[in-house]
Amino acid sequence: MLLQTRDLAVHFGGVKALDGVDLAVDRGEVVGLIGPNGAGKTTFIDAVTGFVPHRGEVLLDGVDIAPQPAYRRAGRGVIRTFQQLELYNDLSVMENLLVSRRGARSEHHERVHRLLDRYGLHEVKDSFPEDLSHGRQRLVSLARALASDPRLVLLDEPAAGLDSKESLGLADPVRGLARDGAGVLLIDHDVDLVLSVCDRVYVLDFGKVIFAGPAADISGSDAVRTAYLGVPA
Ligand SMILES: Nc1ncnc2c1ncn2[C@@H]1O[C@H](COP(=O)(O)OP(=O)(O)OP(=O)(O)O)[C@@H](O)[C@H]1O
Repeated sequence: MLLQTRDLAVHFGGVKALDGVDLAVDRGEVVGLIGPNGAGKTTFIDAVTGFVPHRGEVLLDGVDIAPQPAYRRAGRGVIRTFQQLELYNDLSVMENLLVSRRGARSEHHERVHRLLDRYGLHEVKDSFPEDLSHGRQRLVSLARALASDPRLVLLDEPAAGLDSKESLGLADPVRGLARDGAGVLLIDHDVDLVLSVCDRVYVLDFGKVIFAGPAADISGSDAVRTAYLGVPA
């Protein structure tokens, strides 16, 4: 298994943002993580990437990386995106992709050009992010995450701010990450996107996993319905 967390826990004072989370993502797989506001989804990404102190194990290919700081985890190919677009606005689209190198320079250049082609960004490679539509900026952000040749990609609301058509346009690029051999964890409030892209889904509520299984089974879960609607089915 590429990623496996065991009993992962994060407390902020008295708030149990994560409370004993066991979650797994294999390579070539897109796994969804959904849940109501404040359920702990972003905190999960923060913990796996080393952005927040936590308890429990974070196994990457069986090795516990929990003792390692964020930069070492990134160096092992654990890459995240942020809810806010963290693009470098003074760099062109191509430069944004070139700066996230992991590995040999020539391979990286080839990879960046492949990504520009694949995501229809070649024609804007010399533009600055601010001059692009929000949808295109999201693609640049995804492509930049890919450019570093990640083993595990953690996507935090890549469809935020997109309309439903643009949002479903992310489905292919996200699946492309998995086809390239990475493991992908996708957080998004667009449940249609998550269910259409993901092989398996976890649902968090108050820091605990309340559902884990195939996306198709989610609509039958009373626990999920109660978490989202606040009332028993
Ligand atoms: N730095 C922090 N300090 C204190 N409490 C925090 C901090 N970050 C998150 N929390 C709390 O931890 C819980 C989980 O928050 P988190 O942002 O992980 O939820 P989320 O599922 O990503 O929510 P959303 O869907 O709204 O982005 C919430 O109760 C939140 O208020």
